[in-house]
Amino acid sequence: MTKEQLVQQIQEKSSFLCVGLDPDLQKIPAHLRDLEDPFFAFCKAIIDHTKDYCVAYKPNTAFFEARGAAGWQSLEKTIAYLNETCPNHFIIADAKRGDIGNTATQYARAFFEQMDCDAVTVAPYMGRDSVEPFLAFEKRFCVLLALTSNQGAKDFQTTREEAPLYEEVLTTSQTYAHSERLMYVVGATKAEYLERIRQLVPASFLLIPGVGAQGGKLDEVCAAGMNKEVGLLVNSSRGIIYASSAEDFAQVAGEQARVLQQQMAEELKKQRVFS
Ligand SMILES: O=c1ccn([C@@H]2O[C@H](COP(=O)(O)O)[C@@H](O)[C@H]2O)c(=O)[nH]1
Repeated sequence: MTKEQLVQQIQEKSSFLCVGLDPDLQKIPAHLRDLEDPFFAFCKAIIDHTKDYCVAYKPNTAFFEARGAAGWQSLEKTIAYLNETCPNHFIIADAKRGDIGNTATQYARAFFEQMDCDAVTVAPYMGRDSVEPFLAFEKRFCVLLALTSNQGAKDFQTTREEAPLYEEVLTTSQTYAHSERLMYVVGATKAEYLERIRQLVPASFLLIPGVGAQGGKLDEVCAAGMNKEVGLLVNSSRGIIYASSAEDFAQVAGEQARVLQQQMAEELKKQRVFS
């Protein structure tokens, strides 16, 4: 998918919601646990009930990998189902990869060729040659961790007063080949940094996790982070997918996604993005 196509989807749906798919055997409804592929059954039901309200899905590979080969199969099936039933949704493999160039190429092939994802999250610590292999794939995006939502972000990302590490990630990565296909992870819990981030990367899309369960606020993110093409994909995982653990979990997830979509539609009006 291109950036223009993503913006068009956002405009058509008045939504920049990304639904996070983080299936956890302890948390999924009890009636699914004994099925042959409980993770796929869970994700499929969530997708069926939320797809009208979101423009993106973000399966976090850790939750699938934790179940070994069976989990990886569930991940492949989930992404194949997304490509089949939601061809206009943006699919982000949240895998947080990062390695030397020839290894990075294999990661990129896994997520772009084998699984046909639109984007993969990458830790930028190893620098240019660890990121460029992801950018070599046409119409695919690399989402670099810039300023993460967790407490520990302060240990490295914001320690230096002058040119903190997250700023260096933003500015240096703009010199990488095909940098227009870079997006950045910025936690919703770090909304106070968004004004500065927009000065450094005015046109880039930001993937914003941390609303809902982690306490980030949608209105604060929108006020400081939106650009004229929206430029935001706001993720919610637990707040949507575990809103109910009863048999109606998927309907309740759909309702939560609808509530967020409506708040997003209001924000788009408030910020006069498409008017
Ligand atoms: O800085 C980051 C980077 C990634 N994540 C991931 O996003 C979701 C958030 O889940 P919630 O349940 O909505 O809190 C999850 O997959 C994280 O691993 C993040 O939270 N912060």
